[in-house]
Amino acid sequence: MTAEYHVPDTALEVREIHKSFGGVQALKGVSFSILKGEVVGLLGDNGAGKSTLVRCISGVHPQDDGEIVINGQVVDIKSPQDARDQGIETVFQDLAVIPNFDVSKNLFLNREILSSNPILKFFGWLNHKEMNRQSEIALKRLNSRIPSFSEEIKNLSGGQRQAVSIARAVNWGADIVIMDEPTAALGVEQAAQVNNLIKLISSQGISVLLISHNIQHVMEVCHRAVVLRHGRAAANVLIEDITPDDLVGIITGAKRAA
Ligand SMILES: Nc1ncnc2c1ncn2[C@@H]1O[C@H](COP(=O)(O)OP(=O)(O)OP(=O)(O)O)[C@@H](O)[C@H]1O
Repeated sequence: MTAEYHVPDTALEVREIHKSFGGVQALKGVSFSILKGEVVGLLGDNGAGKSTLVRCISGVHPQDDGEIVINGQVVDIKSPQDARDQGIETVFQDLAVIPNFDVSKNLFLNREILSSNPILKFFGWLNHKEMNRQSEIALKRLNSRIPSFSEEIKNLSGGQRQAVSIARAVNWGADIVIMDEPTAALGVEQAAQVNNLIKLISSQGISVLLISHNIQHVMEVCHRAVVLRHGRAAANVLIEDITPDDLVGIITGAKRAA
């Protein structure tokens, strides 16, 4: 793991998060924190509670009990908009992109810039020029290999679509980006590009919580790993202090964290 990232402060802390669905206790008191600019891998076997935890933090399924703390303040996240207002953007597996829209329109999805002409604005006309200008800046910031902001999403590769979703999150001023298996459906080269993008946004001070089943990717991009098992945090370890085999052992329950 490259250790050059600057990680001075806590960006997000979750304290004793509990969440049940009927009789199923998906989270039984999970606590951990993420430093600014830190990439934390959220690992665990199927059903361990990863998606539920991410949904709590991103406001999709507010927790039953426990606290979410941003920059030292306890915050009330009851909806995805609340999470966004706190600087948390989530890139879900479906990416929530519209294939027939170009990159620019997807970057501004639900946050379109309206025309500055009051009459055109009244009729909902968009200010494409400004949206394109800002899209170009957003893509440049991420050294994006996307050919053009006017390219339709359906013509992009899986890795490029992932990059658009990440750019959208970053473009909206996210301090914390949550990613759900961003490389799961990608080939080797595209996955490497997404991993480089994760390292880049981390180096820009953005924190990343990364759900992944890919131990190699976790070892490559994460500073730390939090392993969930049966709704509890079974380990919270620095990547430099653990081997891939031990990490897998903790995920499967064959090993205990030191
Ligand atoms: N909406 C829901 N209704 C009922 N039970 C749920 C719901 N969402 C999750 N669960 C249950 O909560 C537990 C944790 O599920 P969760 O999806 O968070 O695990 P996960 O670690 O993300 O698994 P995977 O890696 O398979 O996606 C499981 O027992 C699951 O069946």
